[in-house]
Amino acid sequence: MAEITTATTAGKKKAVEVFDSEEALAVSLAKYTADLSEKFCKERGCFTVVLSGGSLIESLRKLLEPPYIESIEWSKWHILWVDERVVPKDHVDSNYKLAYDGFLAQVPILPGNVYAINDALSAEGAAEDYETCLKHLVNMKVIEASSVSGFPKFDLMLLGMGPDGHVASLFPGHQLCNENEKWVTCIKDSPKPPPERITFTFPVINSSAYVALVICGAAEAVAVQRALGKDQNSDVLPVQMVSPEGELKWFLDKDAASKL
Ligand SMILES: O=C(O)[C@H](O)[C@@H](O)[C@H](O)[C@H](O)COP(=O)(O)O
Repeated sequence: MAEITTATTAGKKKAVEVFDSEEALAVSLAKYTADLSEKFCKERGCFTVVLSGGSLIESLRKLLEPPYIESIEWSKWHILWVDERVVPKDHVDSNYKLAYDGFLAQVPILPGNVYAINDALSAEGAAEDYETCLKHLVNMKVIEASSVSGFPKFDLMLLGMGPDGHVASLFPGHQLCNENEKWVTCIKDSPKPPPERITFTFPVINSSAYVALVICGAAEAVAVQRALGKDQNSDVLPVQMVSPEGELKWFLDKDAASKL
């Protein structure tokens, strides 16, 4: 049985759900994603989904099975990445390759609706190019624009978190955590290899309609405790800066929640 707590702080909804196993988490994450797909496909005629790298992709596997594989309107999905490593698309470190091999190749999402970074460019060039791509999609109304912030408002952002509390490629103590103008930026000294990446900035992450933070494993337990427990540490972790305009839901397995 999953344990659920919900809270509304400053008009913002936050839910935390703890699952007995990663398997149970994956079942719930599939239903959550499928329900949002139905809602947004009905309301907007499309569904913008932002992926991370890491273990998240594996946790999406239940979407590849019945009933979702048949019921989801895959042709209305648009896939983007919250962060990407500046490597060729067929490189073992590529988040595109990870998502393609583990998920995208098995669903009928239109190839033209999958927005990978341009891997022929430098980190700066790729970040600028991806921001231009987002601007085009906002103009086409594929991505909504937030009436509150003016930043792009994605329907669903699926985030992982590293043991140090990083999300996307926004690492603890890094100046990029404070970027508040750019939509997409680059990092050349990522503490997690590979060093060169592009990443969405916090204003974009926090303009989202729905954000799921998907976290499994004991290695993440301390950062989860810092973010959700009674920790008084004054250094704010990147994961604590996730505070979307819409709803935030934490999906934790019991190992990740073991210090709560
Ligand atoms: O490209 C990346 O490195 C990711 O997008 C990153 O933000 C990831 O989501 C976390 O590091 C969690 O990774 P794990 O789920 O593998 O712990």
